[in-house]
Amino acid sequence: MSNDEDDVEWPREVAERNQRLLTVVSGSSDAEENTVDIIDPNDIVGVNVEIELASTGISEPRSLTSSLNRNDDSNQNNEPVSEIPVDTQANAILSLFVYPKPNLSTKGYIQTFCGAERNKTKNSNKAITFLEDKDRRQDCSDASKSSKCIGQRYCHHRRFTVAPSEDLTDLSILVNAIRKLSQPNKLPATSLDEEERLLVIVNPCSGQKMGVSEYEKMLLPMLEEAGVAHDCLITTHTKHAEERMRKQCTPSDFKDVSKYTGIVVVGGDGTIHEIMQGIHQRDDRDKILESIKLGMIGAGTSNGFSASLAHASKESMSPLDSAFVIVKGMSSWIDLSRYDTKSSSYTSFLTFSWAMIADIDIESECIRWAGFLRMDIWGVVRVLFLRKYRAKFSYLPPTEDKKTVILPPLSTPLSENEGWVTVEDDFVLFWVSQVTHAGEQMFQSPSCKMNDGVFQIFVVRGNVSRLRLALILLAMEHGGHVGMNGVEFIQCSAYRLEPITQGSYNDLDGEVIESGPIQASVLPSSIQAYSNPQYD
Ligand SMILES: Nc1ncnc2c1ncn2[C@@H]1O[C@H](COP(=O)(O)OP(=O)(O)OP(=O)(O)O)[C@@H](O)[C@H]1O
Repeated sequence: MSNDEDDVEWPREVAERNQRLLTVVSGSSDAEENTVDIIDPNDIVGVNVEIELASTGISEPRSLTSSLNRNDDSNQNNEPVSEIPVDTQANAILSLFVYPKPNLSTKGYIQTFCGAERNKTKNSNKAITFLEDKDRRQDCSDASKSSKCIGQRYCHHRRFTVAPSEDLTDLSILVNAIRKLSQPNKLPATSLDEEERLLVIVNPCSGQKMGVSEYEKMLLPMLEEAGVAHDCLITTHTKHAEERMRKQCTPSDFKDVSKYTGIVVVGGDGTIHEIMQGIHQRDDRDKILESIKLGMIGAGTSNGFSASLAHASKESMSPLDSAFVIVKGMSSWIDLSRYDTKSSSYTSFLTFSWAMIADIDIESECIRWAGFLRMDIWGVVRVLFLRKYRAKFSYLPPTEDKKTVILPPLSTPLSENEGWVTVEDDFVLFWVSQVTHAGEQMFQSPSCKMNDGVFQIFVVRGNVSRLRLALILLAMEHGGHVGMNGVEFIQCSAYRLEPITQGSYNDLDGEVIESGPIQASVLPSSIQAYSNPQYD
């Protein structure tokens, strides 16, 4: 069997479907082979090998556990480091950490053979025979049945005993091949500086206060299975995450954020907002945004960012699914935006709202105990006591080149000659999105793409009736409001909003910021997020 994928003779249907599955067979090469398992390498997050001496009959692994993971720089070939004499036979227990989706398609596969019959099957080149350890597999299946199936993916780890062999070369090749198949885009780190290391920021107070347990029970084991190194910060106070983004000046400080591959939040959108503002205050913010990846395990009240990433990736919205995408290292560029108020500036990743949605979001803080229902409850109040706000609204329609628009100061009038469109009207709802979801139950901007370089502005003007408004809000959970009478979507690459009627809030990513006039421009594809977009 060759390490080089190009040398593998793929069955024709595999090449056609570009689909690669591992088939595990039991029995030796001269006995009849039974397919005992089919595993999609895309579902594997890590591989582990334990070695035990066959002749000793010792069931406990002897001093040798080789974690054949992604960043094992000390062992470039991923060969298990053996202390076993060459002439001693050993059993290898191969663990595959697998998180599949149900309904695995079985069309097309790689048959992978290895092991004791190596010499006999050498001519067949790709030669490794598994002896399945039925007891262990049974144990594992039972465990997976009892394991909590969260979201679409579920934990279904496998353990197999590989046939005894005189040396571990074939096993090493097999493990290396599985690793390569499960991480097709992963380049090996060339130095310790480049080693993948995540900063995990856990907010213990987000949402239902499940952040720490989500981290300990779900993310931490998966990171260990995948061999992804990380540091963890459990926030102790408001703005702690923002403070952590500040430049670390002395070697005795914590590691500077620029040294991490990614930042993963176990919490809500407010924690990411803090991280963005912390980075925004740094001189080297563009460099950091360019080099770091952002991920989120939704443990907050709304979790709009993780819902949007899951939607773009066609994964289900659950902590386990989000952790899977992060641990696999899948990422893609997404847009951010820059906001200016009279005296401040911000980097935004989610939404801006003014008028009704801002009122609901901010005023419902007093019924936070109601969880995500607080938005529904306050929505009813706001429909009954309908408010309209007058504003001057200017926007710049998007252009093909997707360039960042450099905005003049807020006090400078915008010119029609430069393409700006200006209207003055009464608004009931004014909601700017760069993502599809502002919360798990808020599919407010279905046509948003995470990196299309445009704002989608969802507007409802002042002439809407209460009934129609209620229907619009009810339909929004599933995106049914698109196309309804009274709903408008305006696309633009930059805009300015100058409220004439006072009283509403400027709500950026779910947080209140300075009120009054505000303007923003899209920062196209300016950070990578852990996601796997599957746009049609
Ligand atoms: N240890 C802590 N004690 C009190 N507050 C904290 C602590 N750590 C962080 N915070 C604050 O908690 C606030 C809310 O956090 P977060 O946004 O993650 O949760 P959420 O509001 O429930 O979720 P969402 O924003 O998705 O609705 C943040 O603004 C943050 O400043």
